[in-house]
Amino acid sequence: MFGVTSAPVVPSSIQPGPDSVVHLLEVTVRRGSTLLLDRVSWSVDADERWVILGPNGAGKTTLLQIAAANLFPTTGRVHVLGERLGAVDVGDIRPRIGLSSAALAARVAPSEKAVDVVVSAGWGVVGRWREAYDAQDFTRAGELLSAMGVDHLAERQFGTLSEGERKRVLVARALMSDPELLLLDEPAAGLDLGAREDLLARLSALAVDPVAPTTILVTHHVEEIPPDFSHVLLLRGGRVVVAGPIAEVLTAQSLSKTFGMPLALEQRDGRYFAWAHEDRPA
Ligand SMILES: Nc1ncnc2c1ncn2[C@@H]1O[C@H](COP(=O)(O)OP(=O)(O)OP(=O)(O)O)[C@@H](O)[C@H]1O
Repeated sequence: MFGVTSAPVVPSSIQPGPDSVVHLLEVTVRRGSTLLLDRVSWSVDADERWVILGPNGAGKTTLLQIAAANLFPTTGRVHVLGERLGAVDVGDIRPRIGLSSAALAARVAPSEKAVDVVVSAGWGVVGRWREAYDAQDFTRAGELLSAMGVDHLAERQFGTLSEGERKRVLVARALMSDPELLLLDEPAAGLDLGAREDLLARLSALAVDPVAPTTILVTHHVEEIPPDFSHVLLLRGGRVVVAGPIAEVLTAQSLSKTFGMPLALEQRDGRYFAWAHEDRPA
């Protein structure tokens, strides 16, 4: 009828389900003429542990920032922890999310003590000021530092820690508020082999912990996928190449498409290894 508008009918399959933690429908992020994300649809359920994998500039951090409720899409619909972005105060959602990223690390004052970097997450602030913390807060911060193997560094200044030690302190911080959703942006970047393997073992232990939060981890490297992570989303040029259970969708073919070159892929003991295929054109 002329002049009458009605809301589009949305089939139930594209609505977030009861266990949905992150749900994106046809999400586009545009800056000027650049499409950072191009019609991304994706659903993460509570018991899943996801890896977002793709080359430099694929849009991985942009996607993670949407899941963190730090960024709104240009078009499309986003639900995080059951709330629709744009329809609720993001200040209600963010305390339920733990985030570790290089951008956050850059905001920590070098003089801040490691334990304060962790405990201040309880107030959602970076850097202790005059917030009131009780003994329980410090006990929990100590336990989390211990779980990440850096409790002996609790009193050390953040700026004096090695890259690997900082990453582990930041993961402890991300867990401090007992989040329902844990977001880790390149947690293993810049780590030496031993530190990387140690961190992956800790993340793997978290992945199988039934009370651990839903986790999404961003990386460039299949070697950095912790064992026991369940799902992967491959991203290239802002578009999803494929998304689903790792065992089903992470193949030499999908990886080659994602990185735009022929790649071989091997799986051993729950880990993945990739290298340029010998048929690679000169
Ligand atoms: N404000 C902006 N204006 C224009 N382009 C932008 C803007 N912000 C980001 N981009 C571009 O969007 C693309 C996606 O950026 P994003 O940081 O999400 O990629 P990424 O996959 O995390 O990359 P990397 O692996 O290199 O960290 C990049 O090409 C980046 O240059």
